[in-house]
Amino acid sequence: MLGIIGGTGLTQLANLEITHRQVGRTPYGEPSGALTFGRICGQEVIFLARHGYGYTIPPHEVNYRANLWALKDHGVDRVVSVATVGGIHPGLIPGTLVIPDQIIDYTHGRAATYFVESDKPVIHHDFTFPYCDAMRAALLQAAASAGISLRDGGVYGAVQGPRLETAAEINRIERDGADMVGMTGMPEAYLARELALCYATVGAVVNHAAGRGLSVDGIQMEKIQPVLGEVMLQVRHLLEQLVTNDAAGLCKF
Ligand SMILES: CSC[C@H]1O[C@H](OP(=O)(O)O)[C@H](O)[C@@H]1O
Ligand code: HPA
Repeated sequence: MLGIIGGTGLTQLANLEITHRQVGRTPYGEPSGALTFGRICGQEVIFLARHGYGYTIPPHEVNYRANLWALKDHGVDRVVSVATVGGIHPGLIPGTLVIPDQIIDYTHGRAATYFVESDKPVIHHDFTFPYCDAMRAALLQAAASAGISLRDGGVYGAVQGPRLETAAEINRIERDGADMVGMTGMPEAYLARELALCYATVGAVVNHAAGRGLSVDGIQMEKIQPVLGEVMLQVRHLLEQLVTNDAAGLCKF
């Protein structure tokens, strides 16, 4: 079953016919909220709002382990994560949708593995390609079917937050090779790998990263809001096409 993790601007899915909600308890504590079970275009999905349904949990306090564990525990085997990002690459202007293919992790102090010291033997998971190819391909196919323009590939720089970056930090992150910046991409993607979930991210560019674009007064949430509204409409449409293609057997998971 498909699990959808919604981020900023996607605390609920307007096109989800809700059947029920269930609190998902896990050995790692409480997820960000109850799991929302429902159907999109007749297909069963589970939705979870990463920052809570009231948008109360900041990125560094999200219980990423509990979120992914709860989804898996309820039958999810593939996950679309929706994440808003700041655009660094000149092609990633506000309003763009992008399917990243790589990650650089700048986060720290987050619970970033299910393994504990007493686990023997020590396991090192391959993470060369951090996103699931099949899910990336399914998202790109859905965009093509629905006529939604979507950029294929890009490096997601995962920062700690909750503050936004300085212009110099963005310059450094760009030199490192990142094309976009967000605060939630890690450890979410890696934990999905440990749980063998087929996971990919839809990045929604909602602002120019700090010091980029024409803005002289920095990054203002009031300016982000209208872009968020527009871009999340596209995301909902994309998700509808994704589940429709999945039901028609067009996705090779
Ligand atoms: C300027 S909004 C910052 C906030 O939005 C992103 O959240 P998400 O990835 O869940 O959409 C970013 O990572 C920050 O948490
Ligand atoms: O500019 C940003 N930086 C970090 N996270 C973000 N999430 C949306 N925009 C941004």
